[in-house]
Amino acid sequence: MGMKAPPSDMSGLARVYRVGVRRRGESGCPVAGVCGQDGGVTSLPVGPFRLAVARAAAAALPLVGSGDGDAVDGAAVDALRAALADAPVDGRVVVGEGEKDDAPMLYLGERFGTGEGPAIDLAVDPVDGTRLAAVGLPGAMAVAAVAPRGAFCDIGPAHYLEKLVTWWPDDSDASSADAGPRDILDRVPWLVARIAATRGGDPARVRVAVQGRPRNDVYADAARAAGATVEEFVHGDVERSLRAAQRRVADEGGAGAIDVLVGIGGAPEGVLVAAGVRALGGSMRARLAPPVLARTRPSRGPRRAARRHPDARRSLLGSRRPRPGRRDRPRCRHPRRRRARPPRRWGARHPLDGLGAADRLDRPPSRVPVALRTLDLSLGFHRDSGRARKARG
Ligand SMILES: O=P(O)(O)OC[C@H]1O[C@](O)(COP(=O)(O)O)[C@@H](O)[C@@H]1O
Repeated sequence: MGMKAPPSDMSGLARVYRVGVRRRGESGCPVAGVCGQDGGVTSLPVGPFRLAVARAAAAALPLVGSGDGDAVDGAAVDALRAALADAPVDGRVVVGEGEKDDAPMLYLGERFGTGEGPAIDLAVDPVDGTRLAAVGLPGAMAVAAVAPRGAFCDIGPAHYLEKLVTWWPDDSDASSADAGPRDILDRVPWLVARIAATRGGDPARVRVAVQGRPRNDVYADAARAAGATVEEFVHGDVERSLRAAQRRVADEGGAGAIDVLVGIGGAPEGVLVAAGVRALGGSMRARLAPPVLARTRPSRGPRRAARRHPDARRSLLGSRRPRPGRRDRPRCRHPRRRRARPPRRWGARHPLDGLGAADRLDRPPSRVPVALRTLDLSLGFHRDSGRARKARG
């Protein structure tokens, strides 16, 4: 496979390293996660993880633009695994990303390190935005977060998460009269109005990023109806979420600024983002989404835009895995039969509404104890409620 020169903008990959070392936020926790379960700060050896993530990014770099996503992922995973082998910890991988994508990965439960030293858990995505990197587009990053054993939220079998990330503080647990709606979808116009008020009342100056998937159309519509500028993207919600979490970036305005990221995206990525939000500041709400929402192709907007990009034609746009048996099914060429197939719509106000109980990992958003889950994730700690565990089975 022919190799292309890496694009000049490698800021996505480089940023990985900075995320791993940054110290900010009220309790001064680095992303590498040294918060104890009680919220106190314990000391973990952060250096080896910083190095491992930097090595993963460096190993993937020569393959950027190669068109081979598996090679990008594979190189990053190998480098990460080799670098972690000597870490002076008793390490365990608790959040990976490969299962969702059938990609080269560090597997869940994989142990690493010398076995001596503190017991720690690792959440990792060797490359988020593999296909972006494969076709030489910016926005991909290697990212990892570590925390003491048992501290991360247990996402169980979930692949998808409904999430909202913003630099706007979330006061919903305070007794503030203006805490805003708890529901993620309802919160979009509320946030747009609040942020717009700080910018001369012009909602068009509020930028909302939504991953372009049919399941996310409802969030994009809500943001547009509120007057916000919507940026639809194809891949890489970690990088965009971390941008949305940082007020400084939002205040800079310009093309890179994002105020809010909202929609249903990867659950492992969501845990990593939660750790990032914890360290960088900002706020996050999230709720597990049912697997029935998985594997939808990019919605028409970004797909059309991406088609215009010569490198993006195939690798970026196809669904990650063909649905079982799909290719074997004979294609219907009869025009009337084709027309008769109704367009796939969720039909309800919210993509999680109207699903059968068996598909659901959660209750409809209006009745769900959102704050509980939100708190679990935004702290990056495992504080699963009995109700949540029951809902997951
Ligand atoms: O493409 P899907 O199945 O809708 O999943 C969304 C997830 O995929 C990504 O776009 C890319 O993930 P990977 O490149 O790590 O496979 C994530 O940023 C996002 O959370």
